[in-house]
Amino acid sequence: VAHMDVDSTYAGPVYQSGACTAEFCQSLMQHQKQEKIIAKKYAYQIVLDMIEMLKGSSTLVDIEVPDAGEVTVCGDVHGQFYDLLNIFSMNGVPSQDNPYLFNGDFVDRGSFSVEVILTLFAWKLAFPKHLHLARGNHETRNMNKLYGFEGEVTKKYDEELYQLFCEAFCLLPLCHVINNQVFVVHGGLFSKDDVTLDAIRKVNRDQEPPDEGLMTEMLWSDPQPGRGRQPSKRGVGVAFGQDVTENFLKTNNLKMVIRSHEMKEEGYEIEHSGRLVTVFSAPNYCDQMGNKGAFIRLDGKTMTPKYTSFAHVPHPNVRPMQYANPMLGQLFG
Ligand SMILES: O=C(O)c1nn[nH]c1-c1ccccc1
Ligand SMILES: [Mn+2]
Ligand SMILES: [Mn+2]
Repeated sequence: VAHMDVDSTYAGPVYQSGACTAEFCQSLMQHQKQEKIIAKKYAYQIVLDMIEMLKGSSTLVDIEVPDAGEVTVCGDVHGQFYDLLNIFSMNGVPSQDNPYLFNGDFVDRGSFSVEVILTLFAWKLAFPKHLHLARGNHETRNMNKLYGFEGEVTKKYDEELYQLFCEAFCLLPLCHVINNQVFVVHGGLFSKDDVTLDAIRKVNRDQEPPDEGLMTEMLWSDPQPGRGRQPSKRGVGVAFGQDVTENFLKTNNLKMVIRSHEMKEEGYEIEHSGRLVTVFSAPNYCDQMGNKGAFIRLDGKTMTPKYTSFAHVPHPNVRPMQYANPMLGQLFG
């Protein structure tokens, strides 16, 4: 990266490796909002710095929210950069006093995935302990090839930067526990009973998700009404009932599961008699579903969830899946 030059006419934000600030993040968001991209050198540096930071992370990350504090949990963003800016305008930008957890599926589908992921990485570099990121099933090579992120990075920057994003995605945590009470994961729970947090901590996350096992189930599973388990309609992961949620919570002395991975009309849905909540933060998904997005604020003292649903905002005229591989688009329609 040292050998990369920045064009003399470049007037955009200047990233200082190892010294990322809220001011840089604000200027990055404003620059990208105008459909401009930051210099390739800085995009590389942000992702390389993210890789170094995530090497020190873990498969399960414990988050502590002080009694007087709150944390905001967001679900799928899917490249909807202008809706992400709207979340920050409604709920404030990340800071030590305003921590966030984004629960996977940052990219793919929406055609501003590069802007979303560089913004989230920059905020995490600015506030490592107050901006938390979990891996979704769309932070994977297979999905990025099909659903647009690989094409978008390659077009806006280059293939080598995409490979660096893949490295960073493999280092993202797979789940979080907030104040030892709330388990947050992108997909959901397991095909086995009595899975402990320690067993989860031991999972090797630095890989593409295998065909089965705890890692794949955390990224792909879905809750189902009623009890028991069924094979997932997605062909990966498992559909799990309220008894499975209750077994997991009891085994680990937890209060609640928050997960994402499924679109909801109001942006969130309370399931399994309140022991599990789905939160989805991509309103009017794919520019056509008409759904609302939502985020959840949890207070540090009681971990009581407060839900905010929100509508989509206008975005530049670039349709979803603009950068998906056209041949594959015909395959999947
Ligand atoms: O792209 C999505 O809507 C999505 N979000 N999480 N999982 C998916 C998905 C999974 C398999 C096939 C298509 C989409
Ligand atoms: Mn998703
Ligand atoms: Mn998903």
